[in-house]
Amino acid sequence: MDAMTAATEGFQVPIIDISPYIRNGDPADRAVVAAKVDDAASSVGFMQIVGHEIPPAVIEEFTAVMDDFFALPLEVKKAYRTPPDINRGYAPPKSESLSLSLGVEQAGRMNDFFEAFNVGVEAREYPDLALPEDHYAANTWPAVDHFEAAVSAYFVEARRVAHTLTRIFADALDLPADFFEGFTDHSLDVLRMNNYALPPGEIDLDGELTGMGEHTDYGIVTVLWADQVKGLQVLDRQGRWQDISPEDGALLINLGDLMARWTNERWMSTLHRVKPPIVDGAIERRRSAAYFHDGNIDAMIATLPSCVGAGSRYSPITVGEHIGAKLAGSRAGRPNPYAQREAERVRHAMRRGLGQQ
Ligand SMILES: O=C(O)CCC(=O)C(=O)O
Ligand SMILES: [Fe+2]
Repeated sequence: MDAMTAATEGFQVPIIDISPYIRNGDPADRAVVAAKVDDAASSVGFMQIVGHEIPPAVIEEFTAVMDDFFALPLEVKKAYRTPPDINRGYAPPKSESLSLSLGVEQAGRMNDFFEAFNVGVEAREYPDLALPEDHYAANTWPAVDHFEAAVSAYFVEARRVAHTLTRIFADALDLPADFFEGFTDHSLDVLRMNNYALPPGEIDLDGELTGMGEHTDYGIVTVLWADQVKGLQVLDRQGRWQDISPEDGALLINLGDLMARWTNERWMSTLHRVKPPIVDGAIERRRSAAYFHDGNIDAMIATLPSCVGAGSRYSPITVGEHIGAKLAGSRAGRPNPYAQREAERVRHAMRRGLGQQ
């Protein structure tokens, strides 16, 4: 067996049909889904779901307007930038460094070449709650035909899928069916559209420049639409980077740090990164859109009593504190001092010489 085969053998991202939950199906069928999710969450931390019932036309229109936006000249896109502490609007290539969200020191500068456009839940959606305007900032919409309508339509669908997933999680963890609702009824959700491309002549990759640096996602769960161009890699339990891409019609799902905290790492917030392939000296363009379901800003996340076991690995933290420290790393270049456990996992993989390209 050659090294490549050995590295990928046995690794797979399970495909789970969640339609018994979407259609409020038979309890026995739902129990099968919950068991599969528990299994995937405990082993890989990534899964792919089908049966989510997002209409294909919604996805087609969404990805078409994403393409229209990213095709604009850089200077035009830059008009939609926001300050680093406002997670909205356009982020140009090399303006962020995801590994700083983990506080990993060697990433001392902004070296991720993805460009992104972020939209999220706005304070005005909950007029009775006086939510902070910085976290729940107003969206900025580019002057691209149909952009706001198509992105909003997808946002609504991804949000529905994220809430469905937390119902599955509650069953999988033997919690009351509505357990997560109290933590997510004004959830701080953000949709990040990612484009991995550099203009011709700008692919002098100096070893540090990467598509998107290694990171764990910050919140509860991420619903990730991605095209099938290679590039996304996840760190497996043996510390090896594994290539993944979604099957036709499937969405990738991965757990964020808050779920690892709640479950005391029974479920993993799996490290992942993006290394787009270079074909004939040019980067093959790749697109993705991550819907981050992060929980209510004021929710306190403490280890679930059923998961404490020999002791909790994490102190309680509010969603606002946790997400704030992560964004200060990725968007403002201030290494996050609170992600010791995740950062240690990256260093461990690198020490073993397994940061294979
Ligand atoms: O581009 C991808 O497939 C992954 C994106 C991602 O990990 C993120 O936006 O957090
Ligand atoms: Fe991610």
